[in-house]
Amino acid sequence: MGMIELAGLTKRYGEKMAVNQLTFAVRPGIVTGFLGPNGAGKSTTMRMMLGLDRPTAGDVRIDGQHYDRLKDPLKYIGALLDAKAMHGGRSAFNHLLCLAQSNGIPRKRVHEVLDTVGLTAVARKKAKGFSLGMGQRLGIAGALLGDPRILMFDEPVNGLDPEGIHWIRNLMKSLARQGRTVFVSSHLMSEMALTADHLVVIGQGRLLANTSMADFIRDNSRSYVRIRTPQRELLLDELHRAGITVVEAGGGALEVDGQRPEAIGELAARHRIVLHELSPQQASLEEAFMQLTAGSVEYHAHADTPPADPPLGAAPPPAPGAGRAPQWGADWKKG
Ligand SMILES: Nc1ncnc2c1ncn2[C@@H]1O[C@H](COP(=O)(O)OP(=O)(O)OP(=O)(O)O)[C@@H](O)[C@H]1O
Repeated sequence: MGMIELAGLTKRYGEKMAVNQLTFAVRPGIVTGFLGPNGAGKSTTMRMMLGLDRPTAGDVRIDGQHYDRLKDPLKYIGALLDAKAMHGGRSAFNHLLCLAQSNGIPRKRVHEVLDTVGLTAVARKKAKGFSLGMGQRLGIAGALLGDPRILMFDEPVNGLDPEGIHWIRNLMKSLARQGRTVFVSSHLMSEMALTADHLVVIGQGRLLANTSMADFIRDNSRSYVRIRTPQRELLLDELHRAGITVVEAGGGALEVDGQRPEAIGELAARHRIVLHELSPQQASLEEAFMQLTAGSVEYHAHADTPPADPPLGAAPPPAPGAGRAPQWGADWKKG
């Protein structure tokens, strides 16, 4: 129960392939993150999943059925797409009551969801006066109203303060723990890393990755040691003699995988080699995501920057070869 299956899902707007042959499944009991840069096609995919947009080709099935064939769709899927659409002249309570009444949901459920999202105290206030965070909570209350097996959230943390973000994260996790299917989109890897158990990545409408979060982290959180020394040749010789593989990392720095900084420092000391830097480093997941989607970002901040370059301030790109684990997603990069 609560399985979503996309098969060859495609949406074309004129010449633009907004969604291109997406095939993947979203399973119950976990949070599945739907990650992609702006314009990747996340919202379009979600709208098709909810039967709000008609696919050009392919289809989406929910427990084997098309959305428009579902009986009581609100009890099957709850979605938060565009929170701003919720704001209106009605009170939060009346907004939810209308939604409940037109879907055969009992009035007491309105009180329950208002309580869940923490809006009970302002339930009689007009929703158009709500802050972004309150509007988001009201949208989520609407999604929860039918007590659905499946929940879908499109960029739910956008524009929220840290407390609101924390609250939404915990809510999604607890919904998944209850056995529900939770599908949430974001353009931030860091956000997904904190929330999602499984990761589906798209770029320019195409599937770039479909992997567990644990595998993604394991494959991408490479740790290494960065070294700077004025006695570069000497150190390279000694590392080589000790059977330690070293990579030139640009800017005069050297990088070593699979060694503790202590070992390198002691080796240098034994040979009286001066070190100017000896620092443990951790490759960021954000970096891995940017590499994965580099070929598919629509608008680059600097058109003259080669797409595979990390932004200023990011760690330098890994040097080719040198016994390093292959960068995750390298195969997916588009030419
Ligand atoms: N109704 C439409 N008509 C024409 N093009 C559209 C339409 N809707 C979306 N697109 C285009 O399809 C592509 C995917 O858009 P979509 O909104 O699904 O991306 P997204 O991943 O949700 O991005 P964002 O995070 O910026 O919302 C974009 O290039 C967008 O301009």
